[in-house]
Amino acid sequence: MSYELFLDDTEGNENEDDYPEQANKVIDLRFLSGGSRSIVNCCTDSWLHCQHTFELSRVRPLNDKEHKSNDHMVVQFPGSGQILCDGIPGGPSGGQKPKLFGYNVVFEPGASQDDVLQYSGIKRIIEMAIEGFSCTAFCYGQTGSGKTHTLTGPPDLFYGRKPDPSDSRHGLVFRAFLYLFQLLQERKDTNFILKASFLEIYNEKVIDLLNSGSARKPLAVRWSKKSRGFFVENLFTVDCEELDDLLAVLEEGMRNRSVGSHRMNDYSSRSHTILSVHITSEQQAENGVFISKQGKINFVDLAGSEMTKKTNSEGKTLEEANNINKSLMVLGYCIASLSDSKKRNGHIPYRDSKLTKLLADSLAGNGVTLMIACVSPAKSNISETLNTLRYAARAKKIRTKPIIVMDPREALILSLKREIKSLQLENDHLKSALNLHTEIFESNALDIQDRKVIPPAPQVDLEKMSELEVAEIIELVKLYVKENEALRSENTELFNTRDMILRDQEVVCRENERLLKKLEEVNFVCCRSPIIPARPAFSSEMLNMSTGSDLDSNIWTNPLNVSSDNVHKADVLDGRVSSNENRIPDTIQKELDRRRIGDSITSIANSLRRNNSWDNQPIITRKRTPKGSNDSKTSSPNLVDMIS
Ligand SMILES: Nc1ncnc2c1ncn2[C@@H]1O[C@H](COP(=O)(O)OP(=O)(O)OP(=O)(O)O)[C@@H](O)[C@H]1O
Repeated sequence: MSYELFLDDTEGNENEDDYPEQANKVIDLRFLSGGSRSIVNCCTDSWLHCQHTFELSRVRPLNDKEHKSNDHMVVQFPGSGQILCDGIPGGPSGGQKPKLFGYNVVFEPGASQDDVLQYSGIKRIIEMAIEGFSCTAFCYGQTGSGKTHTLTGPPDLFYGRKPDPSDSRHGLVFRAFLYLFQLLQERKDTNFILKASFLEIYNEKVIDLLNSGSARKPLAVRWSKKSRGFFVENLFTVDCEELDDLLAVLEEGMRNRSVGSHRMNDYSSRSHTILSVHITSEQQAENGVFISKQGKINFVDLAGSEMTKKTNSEGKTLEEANNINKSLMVLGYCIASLSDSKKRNGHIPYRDSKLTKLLADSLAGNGVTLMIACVSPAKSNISETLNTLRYAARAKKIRTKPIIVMDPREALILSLKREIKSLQLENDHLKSALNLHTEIFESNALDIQDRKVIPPAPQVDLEKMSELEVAEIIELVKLYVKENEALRSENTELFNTRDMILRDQEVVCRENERLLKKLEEVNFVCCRSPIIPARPAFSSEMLNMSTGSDLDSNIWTNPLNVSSDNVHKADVLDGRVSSNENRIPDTIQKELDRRRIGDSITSIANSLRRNNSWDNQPIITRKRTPKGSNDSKTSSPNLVDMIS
C-alpha cells in the first residue's frame, strides 16, 4: 500500500526539527502497558524534556451506532507515535492517498483511562506546575470524538451522587488530582496553597461554574497590565486544602456545565470549559530566605466542532454550534499563525474570541502545553478526522517559552550577583587605594597560597534559568553565596589592613609631635644660653610650608650640616624667619668659627636623630660636614638674627 507523509503547508517535513537528535530513540509503550495488542505508542522516551508544546492523539473505539451501521475503521497504527489515515474516497482521480501523521504519543482505541494518565506526560506536567510553571492540558476534536471522556470521564459519573473514586471511567483530571495530592504530601518541606476555579464559555459568554448564586451572570474578560495577560473579572476561586475540596470543584463544575443532546452525542458539551488549579508553594531556603513559586495547571475541554447537517442541530443547538464553530475557527487561525515561523511574530488574532483570549498564554506564552487531539476511527467521520489530525500536526510546531514564576529566588540570585559585583569593585578600589596589589598578591607568595581561592560562580543567562532543574538552581545559589562570603572576608581583610596602616600612621605622627616638642625644648635651652642662639620653634604645619619636596618637609635637617649643594634649601628653610638675611656677615661668622658652635649643634642634632624613626628613610641624604669647613660657616641666618 502506498501512502503519503503529511506535509505541513507552512514548513518543511514536520519531523525535521521537532525532535532533537538525542530524543530520536523510538520506544513502543505497548510492552509497558502489558498487553500484546498495540494500545499506546510514542515517538520517543524523552520528548517531554525537549519540547514545550506536546501533541498527542487519542482514537476512540467505534461506538454502537457505528457498529450497527457497518461503519469501519479508517485509521491504522504503524507504531512510533504515528497514525495512518485513509484518504477521502471519490473524486475523478479515485480518491486521496492515505496520510501519515506523527505525534508524541498515540493512544489507540484499546487504551484505558489509566494509560492516558501514565503515558500522556500529564504526570510530568503536574510536577512542572508544582515547580512553578504554567501548564495546560487541552482536548479538542470533532463532536463525539471522546474529549470529555478523556478529560473527565462520562458526565453521568457526576450526576446526582458522589462519584466512586475507584470507577475506572474517571478521566485525566480526577487522576491528575490524585497524583497532585500524592506529590504534595511527599514534599514535607514545602507549604502549598491551592486555589481552583472552573468556568465555561457558552455562546461567547464566560460563566462561573462554581458560583451558582450568580444565576449564570456572564463575567467580563479583561486585560491585566500587571500580568500582561487576560483574566476573568470576579471569577470565584475556591481554596482547596484537601483532595476532597479539589474533587468537589470538579464535581460542582461538571454538574453546572452546559450539556445538550444531538444525533452524534447524547451528552454533548455545548461550551468550552477551563478548570484552573493555582499552586503556590513556599519553601525555606538555606539562608533563611523564603522561595515562593506560583504554578498553574489548566484543564481545557473544548466543545466539539460539528457539521450542523450531520448533527441535525436547530434552534438553540444550532446557535450553540455556530458559536462553537466560530470560536474554534479563531483558535485554528491562532494555531496556524503560531505554527508558521513567518507569521508567529506578527499579529495573532487572540482578541477575536473569549476562548483564544483566555488560552493565549497557554498557546504561545510562558507555559507548557499538552494538546490531545481526539478522533473518531469511523469511515463516516473521515473528513473531520483528517482535519483534526492535520490541525494537531500543525499545533505541534508551536513554540512557547516556559518560565517559572518565582520572583524571590530570581531576586535572590540577581541581588547576590549585584552584591558580588559591588564587592569586587569595592575590593579593587581598596586594593588600589592601599597599593596592595603588588605587595599582597605578587611579593607575598605564601599569602597567596594561604588565601582561599574561590572560583567565581558560573554566569547564567536569566532567560535560560527556566531550563535549569531545581537542584541546579539551588546549587547555583549556593555557589553565589560561597563567592559572596569569600569576597566579604577578603573585603574585611582589606579593611583591617587599611585600619592597621592608619594606626601606624597615627603612631608615627605622635612620635613626630613628640620629637618636635623635644626640639622646642632644646631650642628653649639654647635660647637661655648667651652663646647658642635658639632655633625658632617650628611645628609640622610650618614644616609643610617648606618649598622642598613633601618628604623633605617632614624631616628636620640640621642647617649646619647642609652641604654646599643644599645651601639654598637650608637658607629657604631658615628663611621662614627672615629670607632676606641669608648672608652671614664675615665678622660674625669668624666669631662663630672661633667658638665652634657648629659642632655643638651638630652633636645635639645627631643625638636627636638617633631617636627619630623617620631618619631611617633611605631617601634622606646627609653629607657629613667636616669640622671647621667653610660650608658650616655659611648656614643659619637665624643664628645670625639671634646673635645680632
Ligand atoms: N476512548 C473511549 N473509550 C470508550 N468510549 C469512549 C471513548 N471516547 C469516547 N467514548 C464515548 O463516546 C461518547 C462521546 O464521547 P464524549 O462525550 O467524550 O465526546 P466529546 O468529544 O466530548 O463530544 P462533544 O464535543 O459533543 O462534547 C461517549 O459516550 C463516550 O463515553
